[in-house]
Amino acid sequence: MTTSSAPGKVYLFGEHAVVYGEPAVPCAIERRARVTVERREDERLRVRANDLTLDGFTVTWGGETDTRPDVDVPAPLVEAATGYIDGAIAQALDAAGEPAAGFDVTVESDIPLGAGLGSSAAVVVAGIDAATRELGAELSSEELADRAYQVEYDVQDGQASRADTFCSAMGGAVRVQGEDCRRLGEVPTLPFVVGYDGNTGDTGELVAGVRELKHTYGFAADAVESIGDLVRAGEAALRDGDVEELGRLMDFNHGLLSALGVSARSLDTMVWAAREADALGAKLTGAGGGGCIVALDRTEQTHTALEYTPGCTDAFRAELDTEGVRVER
Ligand SMILES: Nc1ncnc2c1ncn2[C@@H]1O[C@H](COP(=O)(O)OP(=O)(O)OP(=O)(O)O)[C@@H](O)[C@H]1O
Ligand SMILES: C[C@@](O)(CCO)CC(=O)[O-]
Ligand SMILES: [Mg+2]
Repeated sequence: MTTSSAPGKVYLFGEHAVVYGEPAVPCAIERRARVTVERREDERLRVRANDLTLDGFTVTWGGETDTRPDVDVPAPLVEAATGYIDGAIAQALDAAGEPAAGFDVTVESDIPLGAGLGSSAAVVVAGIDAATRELGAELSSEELADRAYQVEYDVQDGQASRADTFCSAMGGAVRVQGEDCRRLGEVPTLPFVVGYDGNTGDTGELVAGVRELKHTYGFAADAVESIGDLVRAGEAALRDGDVEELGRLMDFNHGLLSALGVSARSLDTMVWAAREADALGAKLTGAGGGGCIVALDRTEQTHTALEYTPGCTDAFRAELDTEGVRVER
């Protein structure tokens, strides 16, 4: 039996535009998905999934006798969850050079699901690591990130960046542009506060929506490029340790994401609550459509304001996690 864990993330800036080759800066946060993998006698997969926002469910599928999942929860939820786990196991089998093997998989996660904090990347990265180790092999963090990206790419219908998976595998603050993925060395202390509306957004659908807008309107394509420009300005601010400037750029980034149609009333409400509480800046994080915002605030004011904001179901401080994927036992 092997357990590995990997962190979720917030985007300081650059989500969505990163899918089209612009740079992005995601930062790993101290909220993890833990995946436990145990080899089975047969070739089936049995998954027990538990999440903050889910009561949990168990599903068994695959093998020679029966390929249909056997479950008691709504089909879309199962398809979503099985896609990531299936992909992670397939990558591990390939990495270990094993043609087939069955596993019992348990997922425990403190990352709200589908909320912009990279739960999918964390589950995939931890899943590949645990399953590969269970098969007696071991991958570098870079190889893990690469294989996890392949899984996100498939599940998101060929529209994914390497940002979430690289960040989850490596930890810390990272910069991703196309295939160029690197960890940022020294970054100033980033006082992240997260607000969560209890909702989810479908990453694949939201990415497809931006792609459509970009094809239809030149100015939507310009907005995507502008996000790239502000990320480059943000990199300079990071080097200078200018946290106030980072905040202003986050505000700008939210405006552009909103123009690209990926915000939501609940996200805008939390962003404005943070701004009115004198946060240095605030924006949605991840795919959007519902889920989380991230603000920068050295004081307790944003946290308190979010706790009293209608529609915000959870507010918490998020510390940068400098550690990426790790084996737990
Ligand atoms: N605890 C979990 N157990 C099983 N599957 C999970 C768990 N957490 C996440 N997942 C998988 O990840 C999917 C959510 O991924 P999605 O990319 O839509 O959102 P996210 O990664 O949380 O946010 P974003 O990509 O915007 O940062 C779920 O539908 C499920 O398939
Ligand atoms: C929206 C997106 O940019 C981030 C989702 O967390 C999609 C991706 O990078 O694959
Ligand atoms: Mg995701």
